[in-house]
Amino acid sequence: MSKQAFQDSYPAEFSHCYGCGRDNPHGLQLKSYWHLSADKEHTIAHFTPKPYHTGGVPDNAYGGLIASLLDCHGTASAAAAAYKAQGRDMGTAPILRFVTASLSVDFLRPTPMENKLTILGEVIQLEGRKATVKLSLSTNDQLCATGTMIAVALK
Ligand SMILES: CCCCCCCC/C=C\CCCCCCCC(=O)SCCNC(=O)CCNC(=O)[C@H](O)C(C)(C)COP(=O)(O)OP(=O)(O)OC[C@H]1O[C@@H](n2cnc3c(N)ncnc32)[C@H](O)[C@@H]1OP(=O)(O)O
Repeated sequence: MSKQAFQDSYPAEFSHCYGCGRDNPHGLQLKSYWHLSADKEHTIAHFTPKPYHTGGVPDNAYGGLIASLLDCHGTASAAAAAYKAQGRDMGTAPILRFVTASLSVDFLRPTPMENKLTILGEVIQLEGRKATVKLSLSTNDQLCATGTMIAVALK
């Protein structure tokens, strides 16, 4: 299985995303990978917040940051799963790219700032152009947020 980040397979014109574009120096530059855990194929990404990613109090991460991380990991996971379902390597033509149609986030507890965050994704359904992705964000083995995304492949 490729160790290349999903986002590193995006063509240059799709690499300016605030959340995951490798060519956006002001962005989060999130990178997502396949990850086998408990016999399930998940996707995984890590992110360590910077002090300026805080919310109302310095100890905790901004909720919009958490939503952004789930957002970019979710669309990348949808694309990876769609390529896999077609038996193709990511980035091969024709290009498959997903955008977020809907994203719901449940913030379960404050997310501490000082540790690496782990974002997991699982594509639970691929149907036509639509992917449903279950998402979570945790740190120190504590689940801080969960999300559900509907991602739609661009025509
Ligand atoms: C920033 C803009 C991106 C531009 C594209 C550049 C390419 C990027 C690629 C790679 C770079 C990586 C970037 C990662 C980005 C991170 C994630 C984001 O932040 S994305 C930005 C926020 N999202 C949007 O701006 C989408 C805005 N919405 C739309 O463009 C359309 O509404 C779209 C494409 C989502 C659907 O429009 P339709 O006309 O193509 O298709 P229809 O027929 O409406 O939907 C297709 C299926 O999806 C369902 N669907 C659509 N919206 C749904 C919803 N909200 N909830 C549930 N299902 C929905 C429909 O019911 C339909 O399902 P049935 O085939 O009938 O079963």
